Amino acid sequence: MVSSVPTDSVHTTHSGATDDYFKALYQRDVVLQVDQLTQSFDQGGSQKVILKDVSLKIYEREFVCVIGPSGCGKSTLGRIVAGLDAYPSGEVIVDKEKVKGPSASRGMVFQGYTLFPWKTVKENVMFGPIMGGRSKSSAERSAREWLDVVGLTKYENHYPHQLSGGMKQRVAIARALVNEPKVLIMDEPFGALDPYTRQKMQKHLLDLWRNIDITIVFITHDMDEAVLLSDRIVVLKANPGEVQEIIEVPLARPRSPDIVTDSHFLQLKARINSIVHNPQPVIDPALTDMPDVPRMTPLDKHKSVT
Ligand SMILES: Nc1ncnc2c1ncn2[C@@H]1O[C@H](COP(=O)(O)OP(=O)(O)OP(=O)(O)O)[C@@H](O)[C@H]1O
Repeated sequence: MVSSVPTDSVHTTHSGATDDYFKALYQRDVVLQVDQLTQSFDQGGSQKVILKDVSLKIYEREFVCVIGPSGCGKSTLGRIVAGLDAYPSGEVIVDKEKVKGPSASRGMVFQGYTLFPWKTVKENVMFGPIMGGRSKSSAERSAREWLDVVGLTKYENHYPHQLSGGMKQRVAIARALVNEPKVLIMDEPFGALDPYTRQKMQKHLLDLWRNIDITIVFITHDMDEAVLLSDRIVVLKANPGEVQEIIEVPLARPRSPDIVTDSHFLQLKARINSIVHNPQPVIDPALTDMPDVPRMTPLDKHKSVT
């Protein structure tokens, strides 16, 4: 069944099981609106269109994942919404204000650990509030509160290099949330973590999201992660990056990581997989001309090469 959601040019599918959940979701205020967004970059002397006419609406307290083939422009979209990159045409509005640069209303967590290595965990989290003009004691109070929420109180005086990958990402999340953003943009935040830590972090993030008034835009390559976390999944196609489909995830919440073996979960994942991997040109220039690798070391006479 196709929903009557105001999705502009996008196609939304629906399951009857969670009609009420989605009806209520679409009654909420739109917190992030992207209209006809186009972005191009200079590549080899000519302008290459990376995102073309991307339009979408994301509602308050929604959890949206963005997936699509490598190079389709997921990070480009995230950076624009975060206000890190300018965009030549279209409009991006967050909390009723046009995005013109970074703002405390938009937090960002990246895959690479972007903590300041010379600051302690607590000082990293205090950074935003202090930059926002808060006093040291007030920033410290908030930092401690958020470190408690992400379970890192005991590590407040540690430096980033003393933490595991999962802990660093918890600090990065606390550092973003301490500014009380309306929207949290997460670009492959768990991509570098081992599967066990990643699963723990996914559960922790869902717990945080359930208990905080925040909208999350989460960029990932991982289908399991997208289906586990999302209310809706925005599938981008490549060359140029356009919204291919927006898919509702009609799975009851709260969800635990065990849901990945549920038959509804598997059906949905298979469907999304087929949409994402629908044959389409590969645009990542690094993937187009993979060279034939010449033999680089002398052949061992005991080894056969096929
Ligand atoms: N500042 C820039 N200048 C030139 N080209 C850029 C710039 N930023 C991104 N690109 C190009 O835009 C395209 C999309 O990049 P982007 O990182 O947004 O894709 P992605 O979907 O996030 O990829 P991946 O899934 O591999 O992380 C790529 O071809 C990339 O090389």
